[in-house]
Amino acid sequence: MGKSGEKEAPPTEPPVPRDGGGAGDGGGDEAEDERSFEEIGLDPRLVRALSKKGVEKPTPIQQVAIPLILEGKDVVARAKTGSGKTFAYLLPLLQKLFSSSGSKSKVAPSAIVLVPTRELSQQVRTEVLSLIELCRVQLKAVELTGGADMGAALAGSPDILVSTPGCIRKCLSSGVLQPASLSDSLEILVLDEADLLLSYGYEEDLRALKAHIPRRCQCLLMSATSSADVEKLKKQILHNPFILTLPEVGDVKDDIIPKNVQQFWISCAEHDKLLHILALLKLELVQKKVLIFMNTIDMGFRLKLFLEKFGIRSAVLNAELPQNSRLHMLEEFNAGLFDYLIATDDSEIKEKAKANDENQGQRKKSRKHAKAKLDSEFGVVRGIDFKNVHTVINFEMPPSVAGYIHRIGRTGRAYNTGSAVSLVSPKEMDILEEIKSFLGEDENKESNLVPFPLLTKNAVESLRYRAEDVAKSVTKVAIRESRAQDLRNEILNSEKLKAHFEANPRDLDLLKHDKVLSKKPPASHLRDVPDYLLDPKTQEASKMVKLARAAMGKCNPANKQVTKRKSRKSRDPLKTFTVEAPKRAQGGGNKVNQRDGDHNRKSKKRKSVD
Ligand SMILES: Nc1ncnc2c1ncn2[C@@H]1O[C@H](COP(=O)(O)OP(=O)(O)OP(=O)(O)O)[C@@H](O)[C@H]1O
Repeated sequence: MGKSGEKEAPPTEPPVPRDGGGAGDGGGDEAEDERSFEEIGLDPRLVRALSKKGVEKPTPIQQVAIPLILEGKDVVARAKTGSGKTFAYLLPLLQKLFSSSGSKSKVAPSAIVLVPTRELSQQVRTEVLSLIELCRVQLKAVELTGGADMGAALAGSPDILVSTPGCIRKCLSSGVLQPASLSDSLEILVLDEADLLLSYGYEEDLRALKAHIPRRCQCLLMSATSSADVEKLKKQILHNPFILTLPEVGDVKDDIIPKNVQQFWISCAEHDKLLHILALLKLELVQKKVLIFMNTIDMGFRLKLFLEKFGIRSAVLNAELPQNSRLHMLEEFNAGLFDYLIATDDSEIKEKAKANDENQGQRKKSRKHAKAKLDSEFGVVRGIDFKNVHTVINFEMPPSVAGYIHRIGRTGRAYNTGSAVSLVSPKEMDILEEIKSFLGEDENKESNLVPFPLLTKNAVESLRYRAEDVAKSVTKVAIRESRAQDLRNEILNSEKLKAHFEANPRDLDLLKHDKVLSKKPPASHLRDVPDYLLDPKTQEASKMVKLARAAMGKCNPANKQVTKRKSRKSRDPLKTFTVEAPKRAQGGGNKVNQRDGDHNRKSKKRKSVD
């Protein structure tokens, strides 16, 4: 493990969930199998803080990772997107610092969390700050962003540093962070979204940092996928770690398909996509909040302007915007200040689409390709925890299966459920077929990706005239002007945001990003859909969606999930994964049966945590 005094110790028994007596598939009472945060050894202050956040019970990756980390083990956690990896490392990290804080005067941080992007760095720091505040403990966490103020950020000796490897290296080489002090103080290093760290070009930076990581430092590596990059990092930085992983390495599908997401598609002509999305949103046939994916920024603004005319406000999140604006937009959306976010990642997607077209034949042959591509796609949204997104809409299909999986993984996170609706034009049928085949559809098997049942032809046609009329008014010039105007606004705002947030880090409601860009307000006949336009089936569907929303507001998402999870017990990757004990301890990196805790006897055996 790299921690002095532990090297020769016998392997610590991994945490053993209470045995419900079943074999792990079907039948047994799940409640009995699940351990609470208290039972896995979490500090009561953290348990109370989580409860205030509505988090009542640990996800499976947390059940296993937290006790191991508390014991000081190096851990590699590979769990699918949305499975709760952030708390899996953050909670024990904080708990360890609770007891060590104030023990000696340090000039460098005790814990460093490395992430690949600034968005993620801010997301993690916000989570840390909120836990510290709720626990009422004296810990200081800062985010290093690489600007001229790095020295100021490090003044006052923060306990926790969240940053990218590039920034840390800059600090070390400029002397803002003294290498010797770091070696002296560092107790925990986390590599979050590790699968992206190398693909984002941080290899050199990590190598530079490695020289200053003391041997006793506990290292944790979190990743949504297993890849050659993750393996490389594991070998470079960690020491004989416990490996917590999802079912069957190589079983690509089980590994990455979000199981809490119902998947639908709607067939429509390319030129009817605006009409269809209008029907979905205006007739309230999908649950809010909604994240809409496009392949180009222009198309994103086209949709924004189009929806505005019908009184539907949205914001366009894209790589072109200044970073402060992007971060603030994400915060506002997460805080529920607006319901519709359009996300684009155009240049990257275009390039990949081109490459994909060229490789299409090859791609069909290899499903593994999809998994490999997960690592490099969707930089703007990858790893971002969009809170409470109930629906993901693919206005345009992504160029690859991997892109699709990433997009739909923005909903149905942790114990929540969600839906994904894809608008598919004839020329996108190929990718739809590819996705279906990846999901495992064949003649004998029920499909996971089915036609959307709530949108009738009548409902669509009732809006056609208005939609086509408005769509014509959203010209290329209007799009270009709006896009430029939005960018100008955001650049101006970005400076204000920076200054303001330095002074008021918790203030969200400063500048709205879903502001109307068109010069005229929406006409009232477009804003309100008269009842006579709606057929009874659509009215019924809309009512159902509203009722479901009301019900969701009332019930605890964690409780709600219990029923659902029972029926999926054997397949749910949130519930089933393996633990591989350190090689020395286990005699060769064997997987551990967690259910009966008998990891010495039953090596190399898959287990069910529940
Ligand atoms: N035990 C829990 N109960 C309920 N919600 C939880 C729990 N743990 C985490 N969450 C919530 O689930 C969401 C997803 O968690 P998180 O971002 O940690 O997932 P992740 O595994 O890191 O995903 P990704 O790989 O996409 O970054 C977050 O909003 C988080 O607050």
